[in-house]
Amino acid sequence: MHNHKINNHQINNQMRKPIVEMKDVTKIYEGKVMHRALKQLDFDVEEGEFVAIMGPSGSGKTTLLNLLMATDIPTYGKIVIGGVEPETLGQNEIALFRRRQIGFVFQEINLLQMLTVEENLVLPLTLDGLPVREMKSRVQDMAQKLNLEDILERRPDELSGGQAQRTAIGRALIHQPNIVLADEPTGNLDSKSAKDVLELLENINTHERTTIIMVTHDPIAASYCDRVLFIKDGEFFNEIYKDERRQTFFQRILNVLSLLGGNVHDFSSVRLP
Ligand SMILES: Nc1ncnc2c1ncn2[C@@H]1O[C@H](COP(=O)(O)OP(=O)(O)OP(=O)(O)O)[C@@H](O)[C@H]1O
Repeated sequence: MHNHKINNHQINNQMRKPIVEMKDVTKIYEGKVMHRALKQLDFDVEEGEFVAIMGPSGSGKTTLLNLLMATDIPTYGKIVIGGVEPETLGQNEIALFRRRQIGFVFQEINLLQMLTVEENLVLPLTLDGLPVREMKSRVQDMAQKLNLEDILERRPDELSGGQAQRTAIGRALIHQPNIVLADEPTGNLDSKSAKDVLELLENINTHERTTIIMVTHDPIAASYCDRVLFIKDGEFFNEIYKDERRQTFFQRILNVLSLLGGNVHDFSSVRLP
């Protein structure tokens, strides 16, 4: 009988559990002028990771998010999310896959103005036809986690920017997705509300082990993540991991951004953390 010796590398490999696999992904927009927006992008995101994607304007971040949301498909290469290749799913399966697996948080907060905070929160669950008791308990739970308990009866026009974004995050999380995709979630917020939202995402990531992928121009926002992946002209540029205090990670992010170049206005929201 063979005695299989397992080395550290193998153990690490066995423990790794990618929830997102981008395999040599290229995206070409065909138009009057053909444009290669992503070029052989190849990376994994592990289950429970909090990853920031940064890059100058036009580097392909939105394109990448669209592929992860399965609203678009790669021209070449393969994307696997939670073991599923969305490209192979039919229309109905895709809708279901998105609703079950993924939560979205955008810079533009699209709450339904006619509904209260509570009704906005519960909306994704009504689509799944959950029993009312279960819906109520999930809303209570979410309201407590997000500190929304006192404003459940308010409508979106009666909320601060931070409260509105917290509600939007609650709505993105209430169906307990495996992955949250966030596009500049703090882009429209003042620094105090931005900090609240980032701490909230950090908390959800730490305590619920929800995987979060966040596109951001803001190095402070990125410093809340475990890893920052930098892209330039649609190509992988660099990645750095947080293995120290957030302040030091923030400095390292700034260093990579200065190497990355691009327009200074792309990263204009630099404030002291
Ligand atoms: N539908 C499209 N057709 C043709 N070209 C496109 C299309 N969408 C995006 N592009 C081009 O692809 C490149 C990447 O665009 P993308 O929107 O992904 O960049 P981005 O990093 O999100 O930029 P920003 O930070 O300004 O939002 C850009 O050069 C853009 O002009």
